Amino acid sequence: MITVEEAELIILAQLKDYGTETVPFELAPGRVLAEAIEADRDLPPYNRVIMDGIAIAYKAIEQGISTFKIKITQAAGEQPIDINDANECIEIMTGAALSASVDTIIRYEDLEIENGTARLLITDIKQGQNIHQKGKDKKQGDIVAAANQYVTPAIISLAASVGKAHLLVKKWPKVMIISSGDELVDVADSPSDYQIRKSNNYTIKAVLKQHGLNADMLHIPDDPEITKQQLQNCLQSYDVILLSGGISMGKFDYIPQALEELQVKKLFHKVQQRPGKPFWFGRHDNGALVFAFPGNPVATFMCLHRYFLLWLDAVLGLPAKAHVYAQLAHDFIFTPPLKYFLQVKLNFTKQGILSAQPVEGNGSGDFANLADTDAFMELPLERNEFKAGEVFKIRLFKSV
Ligand SMILES: Nc1nc2c(c(=O)[nH]1)N[C@H]1C(S)=C(S)[C@@H](COP(=O)(O)OP(=O)(O)OC[C@H]3O[C@@H](n4cnc5c(N)ncnc54)[C@H](O)[C@@H]3O)O[C@H]1N2
Ligand code: MOO
Ligand SMILES: [Mg+2]
Repeated sequence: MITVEEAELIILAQLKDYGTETVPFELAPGRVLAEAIEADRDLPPYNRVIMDGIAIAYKAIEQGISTFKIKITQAAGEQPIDINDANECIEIMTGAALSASVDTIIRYEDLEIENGTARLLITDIKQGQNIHQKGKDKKQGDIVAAANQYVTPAIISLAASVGKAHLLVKKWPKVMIISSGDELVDVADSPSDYQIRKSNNYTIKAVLKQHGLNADMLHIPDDPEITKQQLQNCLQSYDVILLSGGISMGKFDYIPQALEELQVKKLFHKVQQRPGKPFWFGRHDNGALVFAFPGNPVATFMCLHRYFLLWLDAVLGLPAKAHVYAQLAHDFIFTPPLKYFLQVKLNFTKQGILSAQPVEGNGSGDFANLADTDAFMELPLERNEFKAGEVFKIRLFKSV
């Protein structure tokens, strides 16, 4: 059986470019940028006034002038107006472009204005004060947002500012989510005493949606022929198939055999981990990938986050996420020779330490406790005892 790290390497060796598309920039939040955004002109594009007040030439201060005749009032959006004499000033508003004849702004709070004359109430004045210099933030042609990152609201504001009405973004792979099992009924149906409602497939869909990806869903009954037929159809039309259930040792776990009969090469089956030991991963001759997650809800949930989202980030060209570490709040013992993904609830202590409280559950079928869980803590395979205060890597799936 392979280790978690070996499984990760095998999955990350299966990267493919799914192409790019151009979208109106307003529809781009949550997509991944496939191009760098450049400044079409300097930022700011002119010497921008940052306080309402008056604009003067600083040489007037050097000459000892302290009252100024207001030549005109200039609003933001108006063409800059020159003064002709150091005794003059322009009454000017935040956001206005400064003319070359003035270089210093005095705020209204530091002035007394009467009969068209502004008198200074302060003496400490610095040349260039209250001006956001042209090109101070970025020069024309500078990159304001690099490729290979999610389009955030901040990036939307930059795109708008530099006139990028359309953005080139990465295409998502086409993903089909498949549930299987005759014990599963639809959400709107009333299950018999021996049935349950489907949930894993909705969880997967919701997680993908959080990452901007809209996936399709399909349910397959426990029938070998139908299983094979449906899988064959999906392998032709989708880049990735995410299955949950039907891959362990049960008599009706038809998925692995059906996949192999359909020329989906098994790249691994079973990983030294809990939950999720029966995880199956393979690739069809045509390049379609199959992540077949173990049906127990916590196993599906963990494998989706730990493996599929890692693969998705890599496919989209996103930089690897920095590792996050937390301190175990209680002693914990786990003896099987498997890497344990411990469900934990996180909180910051008064000392600013991220503390991880194990969430006591009833195994990987207990999805009720997932709602109380913030992250999985990865406990090293080679150890059995984990002490309170020790620090281990965690994978967040909720923000804290
Ligand atoms: N003899 C052995 N039996 C099992 C082993 C083993 O090593 N030897 N491994 C166990 C582990 S660990 C897991 S995890 C499960 C994986 O089973 P399958 O992937 O075959 O999944 P199913 O048998 O179809 O279902 C398992 C469990 O999950 C529920 N399930 C499935 N799909 C959904 C869904 N879409 N929504 C909600 N719940 C779902 C299903 O009803 C079962 O209760 O195998 C163990 N057995
Ligand atoms: O993978 Mo199973 O989830 O250990 O129950
Ligand atoms: Mg099974």
